Amino acid sequence: MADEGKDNSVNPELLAERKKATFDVSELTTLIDQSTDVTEERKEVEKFLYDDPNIPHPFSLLGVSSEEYHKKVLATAKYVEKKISNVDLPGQIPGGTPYLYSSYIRYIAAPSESPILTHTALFVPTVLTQSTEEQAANWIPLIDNGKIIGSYAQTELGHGSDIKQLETTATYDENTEEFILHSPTITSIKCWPGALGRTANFAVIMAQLYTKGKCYGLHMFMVQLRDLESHAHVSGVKIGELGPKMGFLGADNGFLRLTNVRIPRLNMLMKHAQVLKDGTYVKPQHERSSYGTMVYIRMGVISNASLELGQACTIAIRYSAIRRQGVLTDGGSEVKILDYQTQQYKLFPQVATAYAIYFTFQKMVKMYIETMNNLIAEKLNEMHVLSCAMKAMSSHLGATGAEICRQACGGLGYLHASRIPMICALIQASCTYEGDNTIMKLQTAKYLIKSVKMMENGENIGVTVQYLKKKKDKGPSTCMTEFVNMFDTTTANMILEVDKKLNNDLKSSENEAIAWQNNAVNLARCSHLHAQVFVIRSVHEFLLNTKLSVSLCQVLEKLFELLAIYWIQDNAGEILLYGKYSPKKLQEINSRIPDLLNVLRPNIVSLVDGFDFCDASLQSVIGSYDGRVYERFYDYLSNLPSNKLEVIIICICL
Ligand SMILES: Cc1cc2nc3c(=O)[nH]c(=O)nc-3n(C[C@H](O)[C@H](O)[C@H](O)COP(=O)(O)OP(=O)(O)OC[C@H]3O[C@@H](n4cnc5c(N)ncnc54)[C@H](O)[C@@H]3O)c2cc1C
Repeated sequence: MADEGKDNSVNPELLAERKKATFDVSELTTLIDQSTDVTEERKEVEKFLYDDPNIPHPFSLLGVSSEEYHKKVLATAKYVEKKISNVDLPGQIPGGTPYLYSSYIRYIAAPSESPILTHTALFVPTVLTQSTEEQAANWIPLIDNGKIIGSYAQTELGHGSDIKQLETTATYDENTEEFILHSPTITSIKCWPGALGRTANFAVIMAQLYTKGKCYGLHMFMVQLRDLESHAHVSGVKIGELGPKMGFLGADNGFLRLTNVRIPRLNMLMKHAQVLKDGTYVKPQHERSSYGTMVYIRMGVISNASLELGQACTIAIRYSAIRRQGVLTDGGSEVKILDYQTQQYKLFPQVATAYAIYFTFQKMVKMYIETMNNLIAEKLNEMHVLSCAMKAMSSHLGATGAEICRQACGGLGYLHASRIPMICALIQASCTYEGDNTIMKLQTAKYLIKSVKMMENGENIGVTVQYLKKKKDKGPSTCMTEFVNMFDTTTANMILEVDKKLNNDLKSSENEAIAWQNNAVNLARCSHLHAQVFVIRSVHEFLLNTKLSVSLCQVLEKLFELLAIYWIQDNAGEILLYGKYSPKKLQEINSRIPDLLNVLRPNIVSLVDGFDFCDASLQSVIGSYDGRVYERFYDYLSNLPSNKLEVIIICICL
């Protein structure tokens, strides 16, 4: 059962916590799902998937060999795909693949560890958005019926962040009307693509296109790697897996070396750029035609970071509501660790971060749909930059937040059985993949500096950088407007200062890149603040514009006030230096923390319940809905395969 023991045998400590809540949890869940219908549909999908004994319990995978792990998670992933494709579930795209942004994707059986994650999240969207209709008609049926399982191969051993330097070549041969794909050096070996190690039989490969002796830069090619029936390597393909890594145990990341592999001309993804039969290159109409796909994929990272952080918070808060440690008075009863102010200040801001980023993500989805419907170059560029800044900030805060949750659970948080180490490993990886966070921030900074120039020239600037016009704080009216102003003015002034320094350096440096280098730390910091401004503004607007009951609105207001203060503390240096706020002002703001923690304390268990993660999705012995931490932990120990052996063989040999 998904929520075993949900209605009975709940630990009385948690029952009491839930009774203290001042708002209706289901209203909060509806905000995430966006309608009660979706909540119902999601629950249907959960029941459909998790009440199935053919889906193995994750603990049965602990400690198995990498081959066995891959075999089991692949079998499960295929089973789930097949099961989904046989019924008409809501929120699907063709082929039974759950739509990336459907509100219940987070509940689908351990997707981030599936060898076909890259297929679903990268390969399929790329094929769908970068192919011509004719190409899609060829490939999509094979993808739909599970014949083609794909990887997305961009990164090489020698280059990841600086993709312009990728070395893999795709050279057009007019005589045979084929491209020849080749990895000319060891550093050109594709390295990291998911599903490549053992699973994929096709990959979208990013390679430098050569035709008529001229290089036209990076383009995408659909390349078969393994036989569709026997799974044998295609001639010229050397392929394998990367070995043990921190997380993504089942994701099957691999390497690939291509030696003069020939593919038909029409295997170049030609929706935008094309190579004609005679080798003539036709450039894309829009230079940034693949931005839409990149934005879409990065938004997936943002939503995952917030929901995975939400999972870590759910586990840590429930555990902290049960766990007792230490006494405050001689002979007094042991204290719930959730009642320690330090524990609250570790965890409550993480709950706030998870909700704030998720609600901001929902706003971004609307902006994205609008942008894609009206394809205006500047808007697409702004959306692209926003997705870079938000991706970097969300994955960074998700990773640091999950680590805080891990430490908040003491020793048990370090065990895989708590699930938090795996959550940490998953979010940490997202700081690197889909664009290393530093690179994302530096890209964002370029846009910020360009916006300053545009503003100075009297040109219109994007909606996400309007705060640049606000060098002075106009004064508070409510707590949240005060914080929005504080972030606006601090960020605007910091960007203007960095721009000034950059301009001076540009005049004195031998080249532009060196001037940017001299300011890179501050430029990256501006990007982080730019994303935080967007989130603080978004949650403020969310509270103003969403129809909420008074009771929920009051709790969310306090939650986001706490978040703003937490971020103000984090940016105190910039706020004093660039925002020109006084230390006294910061002191006054900090003094509000204890009151906020007290107001949130009775609601915090219900706040994490609001995410509505079912036990089967949390996969945690210490974080389940019923709060039976110690009983479940003892069961887990008793059922560990190694503990079932009466005598450990190795001990007899010693
Ligand atoms: C779990 C996981 C899954 C992945 N899946 C895929 C996949 O499916 N397909 C795929 O193609 N790739 C995949 N990747 C690869 C990933 O996209 C790259 O690792 C990433 O782009 C970083 O490139 P790199 O590893 O070469 O690091 P590098 O680019 O070498 O970066 C190393 C360090 O140098 C810094 N640095 C680099 N350049 C600069 C600069 N100009 N200025 C300042 N600092 C700089 C970076 O910030 C970083 O700290 C995956 C990676 C991981 C971890």
